[in-house]
Amino acid sequence: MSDGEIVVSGLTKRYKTLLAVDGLSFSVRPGRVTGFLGPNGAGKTTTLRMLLNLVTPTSGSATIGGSRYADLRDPLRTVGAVLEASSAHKGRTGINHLRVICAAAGLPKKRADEVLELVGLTPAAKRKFKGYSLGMRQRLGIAAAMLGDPRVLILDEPANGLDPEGIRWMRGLLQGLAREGRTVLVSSHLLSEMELLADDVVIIANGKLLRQGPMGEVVTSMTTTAHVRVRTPQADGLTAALSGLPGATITPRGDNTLLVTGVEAPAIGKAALAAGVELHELTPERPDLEGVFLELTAGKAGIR
Ligand SMILES: Nc1ncnc2c1ncn2[C@@H]1O[C@H](COP(=O)(O)OP(=O)(O)OP(=O)(O)O)[C@@H](O)[C@H]1O
Repeated sequence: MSDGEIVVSGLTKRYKTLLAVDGLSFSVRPGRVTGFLGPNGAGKTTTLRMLLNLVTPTSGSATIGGSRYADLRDPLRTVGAVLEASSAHKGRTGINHLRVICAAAGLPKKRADEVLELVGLTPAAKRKFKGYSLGMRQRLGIAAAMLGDPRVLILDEPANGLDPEGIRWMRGLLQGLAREGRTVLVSSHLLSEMELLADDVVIIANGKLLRQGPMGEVVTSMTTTAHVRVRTPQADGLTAALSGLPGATITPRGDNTLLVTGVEAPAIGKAALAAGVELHELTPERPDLEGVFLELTAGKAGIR
């Protein structure tokens, strides 16, 4: 049985003169939630659509468990996808919407009840779709994606339209599904949410890969934004003392504050002590995902 790994290799999509996706390669492991991040127009949706055989690549390949989507023997039982807020027949109830899909896909009717329960929509099962909020539509979309009990879940911006409680619920659901061994790939521009949700991260801009790897490693690998904040009433004295340390870069920030990169806090404290400089603050500040993302994608966002 395939392990549900997603492998994207040299994937490229050209629309006339625009390279929406440009030689993109990355992999997504089972048993983990992977965040797929990039600024607007980066190529996330186009990539996911190529994975699902909804857009034909110009070149390169995208496989799920070693097969292209088009070659999967039983796609509904292998991959569940939510690409945009679910649409359904407006006058149909949530449960009937799911039962129709079950009937068409040859799945037992009881799966409709099970997945509604999974996404917490059982109380709204008999309400008509037109009365569903955006958040409820997102939940229904996930329910539909889970009908075939797939090993791989692909979601494009699933947190859109959810309130904070809904976002927390979604996080629990997706992390739980990953813990069961499923592959969960989630695109988003909600960085703070991604940092709480994802184990691994793939960051793209202008259709190209910028970084991939475990969330913690990607964040800490961006050492250029890691710095130590130092506050001292003797800024000149400290600057002189630190200038002797190899690799130290000092940026005055006003208000008696210096940002120091290239040296760790203990070395700064030691140099200050030796020079008789008084310190009021010595704080190592690591970049968060937001800092990494902004640094990586600087100038690459926006309409192309
Ligand atoms: N069918 C198409 N024809 C022409 N250009 C397209 C088409 N689909 C997407 N594009 C362009 O390809 C680029 C990538 O779009 P895509 O929707 O994949 O980005 P995205 O990362 O999902 O962005 P967003 O976060 O805004 O949804 C954009 O410049 C977009 O305008």
